[in-house]
Amino acid sequence: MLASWLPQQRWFAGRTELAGVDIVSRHRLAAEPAAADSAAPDADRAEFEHLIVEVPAADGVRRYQLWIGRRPVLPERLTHAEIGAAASPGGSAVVLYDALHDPELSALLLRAIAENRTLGDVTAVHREGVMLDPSAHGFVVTGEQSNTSIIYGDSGILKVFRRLEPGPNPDAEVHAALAERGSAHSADLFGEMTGPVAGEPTTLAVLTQFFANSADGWQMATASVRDLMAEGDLRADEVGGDFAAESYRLGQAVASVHHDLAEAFGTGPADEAQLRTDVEAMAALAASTIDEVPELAPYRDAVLAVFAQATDFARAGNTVPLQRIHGDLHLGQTLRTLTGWAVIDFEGEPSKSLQYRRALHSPLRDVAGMLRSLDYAGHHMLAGTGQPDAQHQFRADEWASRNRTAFCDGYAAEAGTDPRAADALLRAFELDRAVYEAGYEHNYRPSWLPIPLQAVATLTSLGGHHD
Ligand SMILES: Nc1ncnc2c1ncn2[C@@H]1O[C@H](COP(=O)(O)OP(=O)(O)O)[C@@H](O)[C@H]1O
Ligand SMILES: O=P(O)(O)O[C@H]1O[C@H](CO)[C@@H](O[C@H]2O[C@H](CO)[C@@H](O)[C@H](O)[C@H]2O)[C@H](O)[C@H]1O
Repeated sequence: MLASWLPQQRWFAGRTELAGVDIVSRHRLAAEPAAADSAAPDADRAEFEHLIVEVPAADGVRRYQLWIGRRPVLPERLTHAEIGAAASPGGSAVVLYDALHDPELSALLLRAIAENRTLGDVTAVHREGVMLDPSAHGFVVTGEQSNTSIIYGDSGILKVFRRLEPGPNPDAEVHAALAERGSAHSADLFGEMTGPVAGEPTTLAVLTQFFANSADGWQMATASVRDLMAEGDLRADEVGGDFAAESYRLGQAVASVHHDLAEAFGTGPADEAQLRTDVEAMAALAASTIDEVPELAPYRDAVLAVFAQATDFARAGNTVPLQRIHGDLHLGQTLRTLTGWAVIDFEGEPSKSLQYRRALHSPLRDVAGMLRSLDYAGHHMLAGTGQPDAQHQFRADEWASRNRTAFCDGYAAEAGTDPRAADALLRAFELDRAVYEAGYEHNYRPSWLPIPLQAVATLTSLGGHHD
């Protein structure tokens, strides 16, 4: 049953068909004493199990965390989470379902964190001084997610990691480090759930501050672009929805997070050999993507030339400071809260190993990710429209240029160094991202492919520069 249910889940990164699922850890949760207000007769009460399963993958095995509920009858509010019919150990018919959608389980998880309890082999702890309301009801975040997050309002948002790699999850350790430093640009850390995976203590879930009434960075930026496109004859700095001041503040916020990460996890200079290894890895990834995406073929030599210039940058004796970074930064990983910008989801790039995501990298990689995202926001309305008219193309280019510049200005003001000064390196990191995006769009959103393609053309043209 799990073999057919798992591939249907958005957070499942594996094959479309599974030959089998290996349950490597299984703990039934003791039935909680019926809550005072529970009217449910015992026969209708749920039983919960915590499972860690392994599935075959090209690179070995992949591990996933499941919280399974078992009820004789599934109430209407849980039918969307149904996995399938089964028999209980006593032989009676039951229905299995994804219990993270069950308020009874989500309340139990929050109580366990609030009371520093264990659930099976899961250890739940809250951070000293954090006040949680154990009676808060949780509801699952809708929309595209790589994991499953449960919102408890003032008691936070619990991100339950679905795909597990043994060891600490960067999302938890980075939130902890930024909370220790009182960062104004990340959610406070409220608590964690950990347990053994392949014999290693592993982060299973992280409870962080929930920013109510916040707006997603991508939504805010694209609203500004729509405003500009609707105004037709006004310039990007004339329309009411001008985003540049927000881009500037976003640059400051990212620089501030980088400063705190460097303090928390240390820094190290990349010597020429390490930088060359980094650049060679980017060139190899780019070459394989170019093989996959026919529209990239004309740029092969120019792409590799840009990476070669990045190596020259190090050879010229320029130091390249390395530190912990976000690793998967784009506007969808930012929230505009009532007090300013916050960066979320510090798991890092999903396709990279845990070791890579916890290593030190150039912060210019994050800057490049945001520059790419601002370029996407500026041009997203042209996607799928064929050959855009000159006016719309001009407005899209103008919005992207204005906001990329504002972002870098804000970053430079906060960091004290301008990311554009290391142009050869920043260009290489942005090109690395743009080529990756061309592969992503080729596979998932072909009508959006022109956006990264245009970026590859600009970044490889001799006149290409960072605006
Ligand atoms: N601290 C927070 N406050 C408010 N909303 C949040 C917070 N963290 C995440 N979210 C919301 O939950 C969504 C998923 O969070 P994210 O960390 O990106 O999960 P995933 O890695 O599973 O995609 C985000 O797009 C955002 O809308
Ligand atoms: O959602 P993930 O963090 O796993 O990232 C994948 O999906 C992203 C789209 O949701 C994709 O991001 C690209 O498109 C965004 C607009 O939809 C844009 O803001 C990003 O800059 C651009 O990279 C990402 O590439 C992909 O890995």
